[in-house]
Amino acid sequence: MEITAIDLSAKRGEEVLFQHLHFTIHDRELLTITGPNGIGKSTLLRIIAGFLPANEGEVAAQEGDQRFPVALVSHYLGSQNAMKTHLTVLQNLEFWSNFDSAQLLSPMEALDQVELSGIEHLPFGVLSTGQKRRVAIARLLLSHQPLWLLDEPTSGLDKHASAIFAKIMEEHRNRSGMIIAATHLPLGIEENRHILLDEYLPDFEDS
Ligand SMILES: Nc1ncnc2c1ncn2[C@@H]1O[C@H](COP(=O)(O)OP(=O)(O)OP(=O)(O)O)[C@@H](O)[C@H]1O
Repeated sequence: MEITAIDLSAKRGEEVLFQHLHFTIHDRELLTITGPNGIGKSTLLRIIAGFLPANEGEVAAQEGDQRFPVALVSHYLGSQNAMKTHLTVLQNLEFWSNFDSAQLLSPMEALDQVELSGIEHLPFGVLSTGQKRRVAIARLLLSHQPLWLLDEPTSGLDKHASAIFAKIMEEHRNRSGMIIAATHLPLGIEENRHILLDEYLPDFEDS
């Protein structure tokens, strides 16, 4: 499988954030996106995920001759953790596990992977910032999707948790997985491609 973006451009309101962005990634590859605050990294991830329309251009997944929306083959980990605060950790993960029929790990197995076994009966809302992020990462392991779209995935993680997550990302790549991550911090695994979003600012006459 590959993910291809052709001549992508994004607008927020009347402002063009970036334009003429092209990339392709293949199985087992990590693409990182960097750039200063507000340049459009989260916007780009949301366009790739299909949550926002591109201003111009297109992005799609491709397998052989078939092209299809990225949403069908991806997990999206946004800046928010996508968990209900009043439900327990286990109830939240069970919800997500039922949401997608293709099973990879059970909620308890996924929690074990992020070294959080034992807190499954706590309401999500009482967890520390780093624990919340680890539960959100556990969600990625409930079902296999070829592409992980990650927005600042290590935000709030300490050194040990970041190392656990690096191992989880490597295992995903070993299952032929792909990763596109917006990040200010090194992810601790080798990247294959890198987009510096500053290089795609609009030309003055186009803005
Ligand atoms: N819903 C929205 N409506 C209008 N403008 C928005 C909206 N969401 C974001 N923006 C603007 O779009 C621009 C890009 O935001 P985005 O969140 O994509 O940046 P970013 O590169 O991810 O920033 P950061 O590094 O701070 O997370 C910013 O100027 C932001 O204020």
